[in-house]
Amino acid sequence: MAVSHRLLRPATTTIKNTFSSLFIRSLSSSSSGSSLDPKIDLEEAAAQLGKSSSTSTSPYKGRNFHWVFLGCPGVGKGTYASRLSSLLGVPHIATGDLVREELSSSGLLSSQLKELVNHGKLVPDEFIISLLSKRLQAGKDKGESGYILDGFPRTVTQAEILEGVTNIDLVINLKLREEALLAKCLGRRICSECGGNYNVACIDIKGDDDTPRMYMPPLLPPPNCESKLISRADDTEEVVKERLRIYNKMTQPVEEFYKKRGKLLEFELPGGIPESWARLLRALHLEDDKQSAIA
Ligand SMILES: Nc1ncnc2c1ncn2[C@@H]1O[C@H](COP(=O)(O)OP(=O)(O)O)[C@@H](O)[C@H]1O
Repeated sequence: MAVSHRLLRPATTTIKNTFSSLFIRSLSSSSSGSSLDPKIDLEEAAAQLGKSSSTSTSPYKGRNFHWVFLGCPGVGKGTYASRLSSLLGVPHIATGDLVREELSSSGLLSSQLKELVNHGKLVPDEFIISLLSKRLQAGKDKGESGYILDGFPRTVTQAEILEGVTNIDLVINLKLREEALLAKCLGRRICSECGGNYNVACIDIKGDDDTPRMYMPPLLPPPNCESKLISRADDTEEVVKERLRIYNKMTQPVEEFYKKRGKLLEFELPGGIPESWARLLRALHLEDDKQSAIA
């Protein structure tokens, strides 16, 4: 697979400085003219981001959440991160979505990025960091405070850089039995019109003496989306297996990184969304009076 050497800059480059300078630049070059001085200390820049200027009506308003979702491809990071985002009134930032937005542009690098993504490879750290810095800056301009990161960090380098500019309060590591992960990725569908996420897989894994049955019904679309469903190009069996291999090699060490810091909450998904959502809320000591509506 020929991918431009420019994209695969050796990880030995001081990516920390790249992120720091990008981070400051993205904070000081906003179209609305950030009040931040470009020479501002990074910690202060990160603190500015974290200031609770949330205008949400969330019952958790004012509590700053800097959370991360970890988990294998197809485990449901986006499903639960978006629900928590609605409940807590903080933005859900999915780096996979940022990458796909970049792929849909006709940017110089989009064809090379597509090669990487469609083969299940990770995008180079500095590129993903540039995308995330821009998104954080846009959020700051809109008065967002706090965030739930989904899909970042995905390497120890990314985790170290993130730790250098802000404090992550909690890392939720979603886990699901391997045999269910592949079926969920292959069953994933997106409505090409409204962007809604669905899953046509019906997962029913028999239990045995020490593991309960795993039943996850399909998450079917409404009638007006049924004829518009598409799959992601990287959700083929071959690419999903490569993504799982890369996750185990590159992202499992990130779990260790946060476990050592006492910030990792391991959460084994027990089944479908209603059951898992209720149990996740209990694990997070959160209440959700709209529980049935959101789930
Ligand atoms: N933090 C990241 N670092 C590098 N590449 C990333 C990152 N986040 C997303 N990507 C790229 O975008 C693709 C899709 O990401 P995502 O939608 O999160 O997929 P998954 O279902 O595998 O978690 C990844 O396979 C990878 O190529």
